[in-house]
Amino acid sequence: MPDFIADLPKVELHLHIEGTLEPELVFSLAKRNGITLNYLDESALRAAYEFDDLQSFLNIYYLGMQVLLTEQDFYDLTWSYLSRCHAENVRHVEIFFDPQAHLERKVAMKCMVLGIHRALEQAQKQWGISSCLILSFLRHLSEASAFDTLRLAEPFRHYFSGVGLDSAEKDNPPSKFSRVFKAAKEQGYRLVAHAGEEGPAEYIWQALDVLNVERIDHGVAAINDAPLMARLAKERIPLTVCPLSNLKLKVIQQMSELPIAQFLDAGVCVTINSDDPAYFGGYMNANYQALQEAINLSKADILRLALNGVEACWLDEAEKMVLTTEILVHGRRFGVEL
Ligand code: HPA
Ligand SMILES: [Zn+2]
Repeated sequence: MPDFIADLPKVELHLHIEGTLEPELVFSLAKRNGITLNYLDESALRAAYEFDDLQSFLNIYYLGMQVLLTEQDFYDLTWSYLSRCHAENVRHVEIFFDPQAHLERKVAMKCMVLGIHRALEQAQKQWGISSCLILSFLRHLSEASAFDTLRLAEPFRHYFSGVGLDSAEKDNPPSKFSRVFKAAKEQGYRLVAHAGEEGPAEYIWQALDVLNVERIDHGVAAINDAPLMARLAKERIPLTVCPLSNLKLKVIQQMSELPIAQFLDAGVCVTINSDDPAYFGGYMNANYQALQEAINLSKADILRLALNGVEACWLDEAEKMVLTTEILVHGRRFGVEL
């Protein structure tokens, strides 16, 4: 099974580039930028990666990213993630970044975007990894701040495929951002939002009906809402689920609680992703592997999850067909026909 997962062509649709900041890179960027850290070394920092909930993770996530200051820092961060994608046969990525968390430190939008973009372009050229970039608003901040960010993004509009919504979910419902999502839609952005991670199923309904998103990030709370499950299945609205994230942030107490089999059985377009792999203990292969072991997924189930990733992504139909064929060929090599 590990070889089946490792060689499987994969698509990643829920990944925060700042969440790929490994302790080794934190320390080397801190040194390069003359920043003193409150941790003695890499292992002391890694030891702090124990979380009780989303907020306890976000506290350390926003702290860690303070070493990101220059265009080169954003390039190095993104390149290091893409090298991992190449090693794990991840063929297409749609990645989030959190501009407000950097603007606060006087890092210019241009510097983030050009650094990230240069790495994405190089990975396309060198390894054939395709990508989209998603500008994500921080939901603990105001809608006015999100509007400011959208305005600052205007000169770089062509670098972005969509906007998203992340950070502290509780008490920050999607409806708080209805106007800025409407404005983003009018500018041609595609729309996604985190919903139903720690928040209730009601936030998933809001993300769909108030924000008009086409994909839900996490969305695991949908399992307790039968009418919502029926809608997700009927409209094939994708969920970008992140198994190791849900376990580390105690959304579930054990991996076996993750209702992936139920989503698949119900006909929901559920996908597997890594979220913030430097903090949650694993990249794409580790997420597939941990899930497979916990709920005894078959090879056919895993193929289905990978195909859902292709269906849910923003490549054009011809590009999707190439990946779909590769996944099916991979299955046949291991004797699996869908
Ligand atoms: O999983 C997440 N949820 C909300 N906000 C985030 N910001 C980075 N990762 C996450
Ligand atoms: Zn996330």
